[in-house]
Amino acid sequence: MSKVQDILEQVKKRNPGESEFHQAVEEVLKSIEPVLEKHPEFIENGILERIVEPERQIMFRVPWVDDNGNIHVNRGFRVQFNSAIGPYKGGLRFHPSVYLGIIKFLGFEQIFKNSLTGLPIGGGKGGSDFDPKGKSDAEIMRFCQSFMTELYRHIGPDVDVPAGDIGVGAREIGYLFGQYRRLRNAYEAGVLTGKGLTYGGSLVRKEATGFGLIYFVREMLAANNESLKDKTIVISGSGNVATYACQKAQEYGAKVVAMSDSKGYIYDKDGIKLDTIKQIKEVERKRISEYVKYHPEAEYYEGKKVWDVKCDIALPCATQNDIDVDYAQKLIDNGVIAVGEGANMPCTNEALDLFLENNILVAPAKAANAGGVATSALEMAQNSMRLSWTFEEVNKKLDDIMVNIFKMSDKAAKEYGMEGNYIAGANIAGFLKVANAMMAQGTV
Ligand SMILES: NC(=O)C1=CN([C@@H]2O[C@H](COP(=O)(O)OP(=O)(O)OC[C@H]3O[C@@H](n4cnc5c(N)ncnc54)[C@H](OP(=O)(O)O)[C@@H]3O)[C@@H](O)[C@H]2O)C=CC1
Ligand SMILES: O=C(O)CCC(=O)C(=O)O
Repeated sequence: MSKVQDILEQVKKRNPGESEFHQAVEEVLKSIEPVLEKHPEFIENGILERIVEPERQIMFRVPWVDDNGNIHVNRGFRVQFNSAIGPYKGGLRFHPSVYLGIIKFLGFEQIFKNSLTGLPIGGGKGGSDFDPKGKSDAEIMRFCQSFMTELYRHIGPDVDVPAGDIGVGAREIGYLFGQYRRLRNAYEAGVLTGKGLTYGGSLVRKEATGFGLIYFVREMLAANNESLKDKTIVISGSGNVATYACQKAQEYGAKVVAMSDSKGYIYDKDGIKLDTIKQIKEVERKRISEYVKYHPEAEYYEGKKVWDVKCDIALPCATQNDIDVDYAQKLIDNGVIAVGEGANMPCTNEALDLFLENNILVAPAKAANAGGVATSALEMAQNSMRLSWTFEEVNKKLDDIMVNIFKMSDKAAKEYGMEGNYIAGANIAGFLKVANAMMAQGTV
């Protein structure tokens, strides 16, 4: 049995029932096999055994009271995966599907993503099985306060810096920050990112993941003599990442014809009117089906996935395992040329293999959605300096970071004989930096 196979078996045995975590580990380990052949010292120094085991996993009770006085108990998580190159960094997800395996897959991916940004941030992730949908602002606040009442003792600007993810946006970060500040009796702005602009937030953080995705896709297309101009795009999701990916893609002259939420998708053959999406999702917090009330010429498909729609470029920006092998085949049959992963692990490993076999360009999540966490690190830098950069300054830094991530992924793929396979390239480049740092720091 190869070393990688051996480690995968161990991971499955030690983390039973955590299929998303197994999937994420398998994807990374398989693509770094050529690196291990060239660098047996990584195996000799137990880098693989250590990198798949979180440094610390915290699980806690989150009791809260709803508006009718009923008591609820949710489960909170923070997985501090790897701090070899910087403090743990990664978002918080509030969604009923959250369990330890989801947080572990996200924390594991975050190690390599954060490494690719070139900034000094380690990997971590957290969240809760709390469902923010349908809750009042006061309920959200009480939940966030209870969550932070335990979490605060485990985090800090040089220890672990959470941010948003699914179900956690500016409102939740605000409540979490308020409670942290109160418990610590100190203004440690750099303890959370994605903050509001009046209390230490960075311009462009809101837009960063979506914008960064499009910058990466732009680079990938250019390297393959293509561009975004006049391309038809389909996006899954209509949250933070999806919205700003749509905005930037439209700015580059692409036509986005479909977007979705967990209930269904809308198709607007003339192109999605993004102001309407923002109004429905950011202001009213309603379902995407509302779109057709504003634009009766558009169509709504309940219970269906956007991947039924013909497109040149597919941008999965909702959640994990959104594109399985059947949807991948459908996209290929419909003439897709590129897939840009805005969400974390939105394609199954079989779907990714099928895309590569068919020469479809794939911008892998760890690289393509790294603009969010990179801008979080820029927010931390501004907090440390007690300065704020302009929108243009942050946006330029974000663009430069995404160009660099593309170059690193491209170069690593070429160096290891897998030209055009940016999935392997990103995994290899992300892994090498962390593995070398772990080697230099001894067995810890
Ligand atoms: N925010 C960020 O900066 C970053 C986010 N990501 C990743 O991007 C993805 C989207 O995150 P973000 O935009 O922040 O989250 P949001 O909560 O803002 O939006 C999530 C979107 O995805 C849909 N969605 C969520 N879960 C499901 C599900 N189980 N099935 C179908 N649709 C679903 C939601 O629909 P509905 O409202 O109906 O649930 C919503 O449209 C996630 O994978 C996240 O990990 C990656 C890097 C950074
Ligand atoms: O901004 C951050 O710290 C985290 C973003 C995130 O959760 C992610 O990259 O998946």
